[in-house]
Order: sequence, then C-alpha cells, then structure tokens
Amino acid sequence: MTDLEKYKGHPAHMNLENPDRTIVLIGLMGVGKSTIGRRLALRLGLGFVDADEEIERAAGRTVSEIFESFGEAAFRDGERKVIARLIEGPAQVIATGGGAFIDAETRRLILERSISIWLDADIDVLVERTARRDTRPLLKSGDPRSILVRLWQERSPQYAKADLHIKSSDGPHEQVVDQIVKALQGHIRESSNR
Ligand SMILES: Nc1ncnc2c1ncn2[C@@H]1O[C@H](COP(=O)(O)OP(=O)(O)O)[C@@H](O)[C@H]1O
Ligand SMILES: O=C(O)C1=C[C@@H](OP(=O)(O)O)[C@@H](O)[C@H](O)C1
Ligand SMILES: [Mg+2]
Repeated sequence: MTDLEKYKGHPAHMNLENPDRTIVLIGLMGVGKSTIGRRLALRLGLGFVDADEEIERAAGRTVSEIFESFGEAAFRDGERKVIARLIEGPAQVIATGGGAFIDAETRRLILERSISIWLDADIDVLVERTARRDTRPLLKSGDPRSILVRLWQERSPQYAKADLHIKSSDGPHEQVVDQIVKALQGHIRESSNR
C-alpha cells in the first residue's frame, strides 16, 4: 500500500475546494447544528443531512413521539443506526442531535470517520433559541435553563473530544459558517504538515 493510499480519506487529503471527508456537527440543543450545518454544506458544495430528520423519516414519527412512545433508550438505538449509515455514505455535512456524541459507539464512529466540530454557545443564547420551538422532549421535564446547564456540565468533557471547537456568538448564521470554514482550513493545513 502506498502512503497516499494509506492516508486516503485522512484530513490531510481533504481540500475544502473538493471535500472528500464527512463533517459532523455536535453540541448542545440550540447551538445551531441543524441550521448552520445546512448553510455550511452549501458553502462547501457538499450534501447535507440532519440525523434527527433521518430518524423521523425511518420511524415515521417525530422525535417527541419516539421519546413518548418508546423512551430515550430506543431513540438512542435508532440514532446510533442512522448515524452509522450516514457516515458510511459519501462525504457530506451531518448535523447530529445533541445527545448523539454521548453514545460511546456513535462517538467512536464519528471520531474515526469524520471531521467533528463542537458548536458551542453561552447558556443564555441556548435558552433563548430553544424556547422558540416546542420540539425537544428533554427540555419539557423541568426548567429548560437548569436542564441545559446540567447537560452542558455532563456532556462537555465528551464534546471536547471533537477535532474542532467553535464558539458561536449571537451574530448571524453566516458569521458562524465563516468561523467554521476558517477553522477547517487551519485543521487541514495542520494535518498535512504532520
Ligand atoms: N448563529 C445563529 N444566529 C442566530 N440564530 C441562530 C444561530 N444559530 C442557530 N440559530 C437559531 O437557533 C434555533 C436553533 O437552531 P438549530 O439549528 O435548530 O440548533 P440545533 O440543531 O443545534 O438544536 C433556530 O431558530 C436557529 O435559526
Ligand atoms: O440533546 C439531546 O439529547 C437531543 C437533542 C435534539 O436535537 P438538537 O440538538 O438538534 O436539538 C434531539 O436529538 C433530541 O430531542 C435529543
Ligand atoms: Mg438540530
């Protein structure tokens, strides 16, 4: 096997003009994975898929209905299968749901097969953004701010394992996309110097 073959698909061979590696967005509810992911894909000329939408399509039910009828563990099982399938496919941008990366098997796959990006934001921003829609079952069981603070504390050590960490300000979506593109360029440059 030549060196080139060995490293095919490694970030060193990723060129943002011609991306050949899947990019996975992770982070808490409301950081912007779904909406930023769609715009990032357009910018990079890649396809986009939202893992939650894929789970809903496969189950013929909404995320809330799955949680209500079958519980969180069943949702995580479906999520693990869907993300494994998406990661096998062609290079694209995948927005995950906030809990996906906390599952050890899903995290292993994402770290092994993609460039992972932890999108992060202040709690105040997350509280405001998640209050806009009533579609997140985990935030219905109590005070959303306390739940988000607890999840941030529990999950951050895992999220921190991602390749890149982007702190999203409260500016427009395109500003966050710019930050991501810049970080990806740096990451690819660094990997190819290794
Ligand atoms: N950078 C941003 N600036 C302003 N609003 C944002 C930004 N990122 C996300 N939003 C808004 O916050 C809400 C939640 O975003 P979403 O992409 O669904 O988050 P996630 O998928 O991470 O839960 C949406 O209404 C979205 O338009
Ligand atoms: O954080 C979580 O455990 C969840 C996040 C949600 O996705 P978003 O992060 O896109 O809101 C969705 O997958 C589900 O409600 C569970
Ligand atoms: Mg989402």
